[in-house]
Amino acid sequence: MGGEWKLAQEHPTDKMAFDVEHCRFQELVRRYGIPEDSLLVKQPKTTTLTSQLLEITLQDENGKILKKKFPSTMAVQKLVTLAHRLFSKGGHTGIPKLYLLDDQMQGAEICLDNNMKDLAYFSVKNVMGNCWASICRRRSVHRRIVLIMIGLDNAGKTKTVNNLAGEKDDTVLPTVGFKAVNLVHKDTPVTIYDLGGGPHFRQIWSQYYSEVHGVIFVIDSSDFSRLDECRLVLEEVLSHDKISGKPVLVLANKQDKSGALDDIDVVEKLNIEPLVNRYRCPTLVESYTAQVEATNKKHKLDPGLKKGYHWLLNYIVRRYIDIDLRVQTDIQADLERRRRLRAKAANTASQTFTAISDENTQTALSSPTGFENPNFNIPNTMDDRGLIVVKPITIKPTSVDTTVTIESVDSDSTSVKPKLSPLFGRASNVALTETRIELEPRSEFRKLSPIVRTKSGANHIDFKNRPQSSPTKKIKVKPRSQDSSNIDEGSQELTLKARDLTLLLEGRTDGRSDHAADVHKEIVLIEREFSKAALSDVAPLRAATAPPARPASASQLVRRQLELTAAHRRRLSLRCKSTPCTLASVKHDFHQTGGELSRGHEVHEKVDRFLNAHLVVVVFPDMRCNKTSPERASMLQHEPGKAAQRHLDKGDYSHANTIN
Ligand SMILES: Nc1nc2c(ncn2[C@@H]2O[C@H](COP(=O)(O)OP(=O)(O)OP(=O)(O)O)[C@@H](O)[C@H]2O)c(=O)[nH]1
Ligand SMILES: [Mg+2]
Repeated sequence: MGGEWKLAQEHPTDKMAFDVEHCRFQELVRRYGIPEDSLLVKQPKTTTLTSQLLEITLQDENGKILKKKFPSTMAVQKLVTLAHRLFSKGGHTGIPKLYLLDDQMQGAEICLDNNMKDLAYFSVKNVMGNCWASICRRRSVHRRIVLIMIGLDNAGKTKTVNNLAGEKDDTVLPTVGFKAVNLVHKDTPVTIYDLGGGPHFRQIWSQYYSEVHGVIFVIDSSDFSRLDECRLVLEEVLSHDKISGKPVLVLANKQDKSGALDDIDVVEKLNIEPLVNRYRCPTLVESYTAQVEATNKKHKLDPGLKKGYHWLLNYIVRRYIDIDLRVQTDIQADLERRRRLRAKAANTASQTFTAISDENTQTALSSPTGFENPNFNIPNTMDDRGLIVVKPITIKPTSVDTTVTIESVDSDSTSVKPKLSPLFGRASNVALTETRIELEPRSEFRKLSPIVRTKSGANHIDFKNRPQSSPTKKIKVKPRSQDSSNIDEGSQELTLKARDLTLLLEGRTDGRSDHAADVHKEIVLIEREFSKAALSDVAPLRAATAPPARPASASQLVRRQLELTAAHRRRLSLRCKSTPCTLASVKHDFHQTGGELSRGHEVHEKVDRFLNAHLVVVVFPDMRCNKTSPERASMLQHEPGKAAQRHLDKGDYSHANTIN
């Protein structure tokens, strides 16, 4: 929420004296665009804060020095004055900065003018930095500190962490993976990840970086032979973008060993000063001994270790808001990145189903029907029917016609560009709202164009070396009869039905099919025409002698188009002309028709519940308002039995022509 807020400080001319008595929050709200639900503006007229209990925390360089609770109904002015008085008592001079924070640690900064009478300025911040005093809701103070303990193997990390945890076990083994230790520091839970330091385990360190508030780097200061390695590893850690800027405690361990480098030597030998300056890491170097002497029965912590540990924690506590904000942001970014990777992997897995070949498919290939599409092999036991539903969401009543294009190039047949797509569905009736294309059973597939065959006749298609086809041409314009039962099996089969998708989504398919059949539309199919040269490239054995392939059915062409699109890792362009509505209205429309249908998977699930469809395509209309995505189409591809779902239509392109 805070990201959109404006900073008053960025606009010095905006600084104006606000009458604290009345605290014109509404004006502030308007001026700075503060969200209505923020803490400050819940009761703008009464100028009081509405949380149940407020707690003022005043801090100095070394941490908290004063805490005080106030009733939440206290007027802002009184609160601010009181906070200032408390601040002055703490020995601080100047004007305190006060932040009113919500439980997301975001909020507004209030600053009094020199006379302590008015608010000098009022700014809203996304990041709360260096605040002297914070006014927080009590429940918002939830700290949890996470540290990692890293360093070369045999440096003494596990020993150190055992010391901190008060474990008396003398024997330590090299750490495999990591060990987590939970401690408490002044009511704040602290988790330390002790990570294995072996070369193999160092690779996983970075996976912890985003969630840590600070780093403990342990060095075996008696092992001179590994100082160079140590320096390189330390530099690699500090330079990592998830670590740089975070506090680092460098511990020079094994001081009990003769000739061990002390902290000053370590700073020098490891070149620590320029390193931490470059990567802006607040750093403390301490020397200590993790090996507890036998005489130390009480297991007292080594003073060096204790000092360093407390310095690190105090530093983090002091700047917790800043550091934690960064940690949370990094974690979110990490999650988002992983989510995208997972989606990408799922996409790839889903796409490969068209290109995978196996022995069974080979059998299907050699069937007497000849050029069957070899890459769409569905076991016979499955229902082989498929369905594509193309739905322009809204259509301007004034539009002349609506064209649904299922292809990756536009319909300009004069273009010399190779075209992948052979199918166009065109409806001249403006009342068209959905297009439904039924895929015929695979057993009835006829010849497809030779491009689907390889030289060897093997199942796998070499898409990379495919010939460039000649421009498409229109071969047939076939008005459909009013009765859907009259579909000619030998010709193109594209059935346009109105309201099918809506009905499916709403689960009201029963009794409506008659109506749907009434609105069959005219279709136009474009078939690919291959040049002789192109044919000889791919199928030299057949090109010269084979009779021209029979036109493939619409359903074959659509299937093949989908496969080609997947194989080329291109997006399928599903365009609806004359549908100038925005995504928002699409969502709205979905919301109205389908209940909760704003996401593709939900559409898929709904459709699948009513019809065991192999393919479901839902067209989202043109998004003219979006610069990066002038055309937006969405496709869901589903294979029953595999439970594979995908959303092919990712990315942007300005025009379908550019796909080729
Ligand atoms: N003399 C001496 N030996 C120590 C000290 N600290 C640790 N050791 C020994 O050093 C060896 C390695 O200690 P660990 O704590 O396992 O080292 P580590 O850094 O955790 O090693 P990995 O888990 O492999 O990364 C053990 O045999 C410890 O007993 C110390 O301060 N003095
Ligand atoms: Mg260890």
